[in-house]
Amino acid sequence: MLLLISPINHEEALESIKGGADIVDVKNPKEGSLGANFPWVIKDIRELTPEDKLVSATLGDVPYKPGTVSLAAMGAHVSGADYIKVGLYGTKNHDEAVEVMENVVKTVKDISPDTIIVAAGYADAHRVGAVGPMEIPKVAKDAGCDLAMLDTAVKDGKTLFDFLNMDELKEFVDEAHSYGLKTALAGSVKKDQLKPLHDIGCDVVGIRGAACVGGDRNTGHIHHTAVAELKELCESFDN
Ligand SMILES: O=C[C@H](O)COP(=O)(O)O
Repeated sequence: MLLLISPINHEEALESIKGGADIVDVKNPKEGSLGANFPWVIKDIRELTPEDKLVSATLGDVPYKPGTVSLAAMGAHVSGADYIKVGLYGTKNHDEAVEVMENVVKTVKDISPDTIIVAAGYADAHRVGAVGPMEIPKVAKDAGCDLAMLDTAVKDGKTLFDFLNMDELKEFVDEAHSYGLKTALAGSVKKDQLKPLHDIGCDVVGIRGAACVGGDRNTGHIHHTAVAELKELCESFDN
């Protein structure tokens, strides 16, 4: 299981890399759960990250505006992102979500077929009126994405597991795998929750809070020792 860590700036990206993150996920928590950061931050982090490591960029908790989101996807691509995450926040159902994602796929894959496109839904979608979490694997498949992901929309201390039980999470992973897609799971995941995610076949775990000093994604800062501990655990399951 790969470890995706979400830094907000140059210093946190260096800490993430030093700790052994597999994917460096540029984010701006001030703008929401999957808040987008600025092009120059993504470019800087791509430049400081070793070439063999993926840099991810999130486009934000996006509205149902396929044109706007496609243009944002182009911005992430030209800034150097290898992995583009789209938070399906304003899309209320399968068809709206597919319309956004297929245009992102077209925008990016026409010029860069190897860039990884991630359809990210929310385990607590009902709290914000977004497309339901169990619909995300089919959305990702129908739109031609590479990964189906879940996070939480509201960062209020509740975790992924407060909204979906292990059977539901396994169903999510199994359905995505049956379409040939990879999966990523996130949402205030703590270190003792890594093993259950690994055991259901999750491909990528996404973390910010648990990689921060004090465990707070907003007031804390990512520290390499916390990242290294998470990385060591992920590796121990695979051995
Ligand atoms: O993509 C993953 C997120 O950054 C997870 O953040 P969190 O662990 O603070 O919920």
